[in-house]
Amino acid sequence: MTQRIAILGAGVMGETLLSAILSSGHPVDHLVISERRDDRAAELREAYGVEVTGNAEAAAGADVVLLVVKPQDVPALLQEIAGSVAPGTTVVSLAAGIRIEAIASALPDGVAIVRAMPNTPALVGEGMFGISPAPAVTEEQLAAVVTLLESGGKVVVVEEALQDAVTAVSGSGPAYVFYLAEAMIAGGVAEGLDPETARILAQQTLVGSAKLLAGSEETAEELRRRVTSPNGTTHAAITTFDERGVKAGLVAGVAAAAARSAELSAPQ
Ligand SMILES: NC(=O)C1=CN([C@@H]2O[C@H](COP(=O)(O)OP(=O)(O)OC[C@H]3O[C@@H](n4cnc5c(N)ncnc54)[C@H](O)[C@@H]3O)[C@@H](O)[C@H]2O)C=CC1
Ligand SMILES: O=C(O)[C@@H]1CCC=N1
Repeated sequence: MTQRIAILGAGVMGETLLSAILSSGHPVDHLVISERRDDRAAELREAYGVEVTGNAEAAAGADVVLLVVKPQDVPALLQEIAGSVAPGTTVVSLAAGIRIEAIASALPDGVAIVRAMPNTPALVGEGMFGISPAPAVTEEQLAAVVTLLESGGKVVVVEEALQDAVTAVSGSGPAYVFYLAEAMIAGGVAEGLDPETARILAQQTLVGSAKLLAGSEETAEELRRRVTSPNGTTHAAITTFDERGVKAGLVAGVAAAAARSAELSAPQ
């Protein structure tokens, strides 16, 4: 039986999920969205032919409810839908730092809660979702959520205690890659390339390297070694990175992101 999906909050990530779920073949008449901004709601109704209703109505009729509002808007949204979500409904929260316990305490017993950390490459169908089910979520409910989110990328299931680590690696991770791109482009320009040529060289190098890594049995370290000729150019670059503590700095950055995630998700 085709599940009825409700997307509550249709900003950037909400539209990304809407578009991905519809592209995967989910019928538009089994999907509803709610959105606080009327102009935004009208825009999406027009673009996707999707039904728009209020939060409570959308949640009441759904098998799976996706919460895609900013973390600070989650408590009010939960209050709004608490009386409408039927036991047996699956509620998936994509809000950074909002704990399963906080969602469970705001909703009726018997609601299956899943916490998910997305990332922005979901915009192009290459997202990474780290998801954590509450203990009462059944295999069947979890499998349905995995299938749903796989329309926007890859999904891994982790214990909730590891959500800070997931946030630090894949949630914030696209920013680290863009940071690397910024540095490669700046370095290329400093060597005399025009900015557009430097951008194309860096961009395609990142795309190609990512595809090579994703499609290879080799580790990242092994793939790096293959590029590195003895005493050649890559060796000169990596030696400089190591001397400047670049890898150690990145590892410390991931730790700082995880620590900040833990702070942000601490019970209030
Ligand atoms: N790891 C990452 O890089 C990303 C994480 N996220 C997560 O996804 C969530 C949504 O983020 P974005 O889509 O970027 O935010 P956004 O601000 O673009 O969209 C949120 C939407 O929710 C609507 N909204 C707020 N309160 C509402 C309510 N009570 N009822 C109905 N609609 C309401 C807003 O009008 C807005 O359109 C966040 O919680 C964020 O943590 C999103 C994008 C990337
Ligand atoms: O920077 C942040 O706090 C959020 C969480 C992961 C990505 N963006």
